[in-house]
Amino acid sequence: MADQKHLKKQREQIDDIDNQILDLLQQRNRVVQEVIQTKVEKQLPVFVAGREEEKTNAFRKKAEERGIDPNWAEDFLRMVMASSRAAQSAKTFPRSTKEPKHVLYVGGEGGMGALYRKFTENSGHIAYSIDKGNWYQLEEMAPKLDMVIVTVPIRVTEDVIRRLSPKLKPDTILADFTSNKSEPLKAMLDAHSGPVVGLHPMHGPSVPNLSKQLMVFCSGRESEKADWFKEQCRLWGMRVIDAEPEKHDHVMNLVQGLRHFVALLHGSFMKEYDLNPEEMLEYSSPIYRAELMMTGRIFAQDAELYADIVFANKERRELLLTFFNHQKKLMEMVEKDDKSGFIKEFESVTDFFGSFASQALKESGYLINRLADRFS
Ligand SMILES: O=C(O)C(=O)C[C@]1(C(=O)O)C=C[C@@H](O)C=C1
Repeated sequence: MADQKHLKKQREQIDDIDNQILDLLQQRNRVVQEVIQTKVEKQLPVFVAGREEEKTNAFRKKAEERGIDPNWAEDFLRMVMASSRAAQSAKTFPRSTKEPKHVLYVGGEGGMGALYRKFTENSGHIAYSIDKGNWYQLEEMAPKLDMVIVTVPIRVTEDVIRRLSPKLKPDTILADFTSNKSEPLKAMLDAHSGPVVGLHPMHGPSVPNLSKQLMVFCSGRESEKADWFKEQCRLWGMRVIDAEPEKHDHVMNLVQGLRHFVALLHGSFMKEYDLNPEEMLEYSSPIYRAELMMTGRIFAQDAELYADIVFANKERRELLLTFFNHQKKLMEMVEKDDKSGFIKEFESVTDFFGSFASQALKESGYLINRLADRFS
């Protein structure tokens, strides 16, 4: 009984300390609100990588001095800073230009269009939206437009570009958000005589905000005219990388085409095997759970969207066929019970991956531990 009483007291002390942590976080949030005001006034970005790294290193050191695990302390601080960036992304944003820009999102009611329209407006620019239902308003909007961003499904992107472009002023910047770049860029250059850039926001429409997200930027023609948009992306907290369209597409064929198809293969085979995911979860180790979630998340989304991505172009389909041919070679090992062949292939991939393999082990370990802690 005395022990119980003792524990009760200790727990009260812990509750008290936890409440103090919350009070301090609340105090921090108030300062963050002031920071965003300063950033809007001074046109400074939401995400400042250098400052976050400096803070993290110092925090790790201070944690260690206090006998607190520095890895845990880093996680904690990073979560606090992510929440700070989310708070700074909730309403007003700094704007990259003195005067507001007029930006039209074609497909502005879709997921990505609606998301970027919101951020554009929250930065004090003027955003317009055109979809199937109000195409007729384009002519009225066109004389005002500084930039037009086409964000429609891949399979209609080029048609929309051709239909839209004759209505634009020659100095309007024409851009697209499609996940492959060479073909839309070519269509835009053919259809529009003014500035052209190809963009690829490397995230889906459900992200809570844009900080730390990646925007790929491919120059088409007079792309320096879109520098203000690049800067605006940075102010939203994004990382912007310049890319060659062909190189981008070559990588994307593997990242998007193959990766999504393999997810379909995994899901479809589970169905064939008639083992439902809930049953599997019961027996899943954290790593298998993580893999299952990566497959499962695809099927929470739109089949048409994925079909568009996987079958985006001939190169992607050819890559998939090459992949299946490659699989046949590996299948032979299975048929012939060729264990040494498996080991040989495995080791050659290990050599190919080099030091990346140990980085992958470290990063995936982190992910799996977090997932296990939170959901198992
Ligand atoms: O120092 C800033 O610029 C902030 O906005 C604050 C803060 C933080 O919460 O500590 C948040 C976002 C930045 O990436 C860096 C640090």
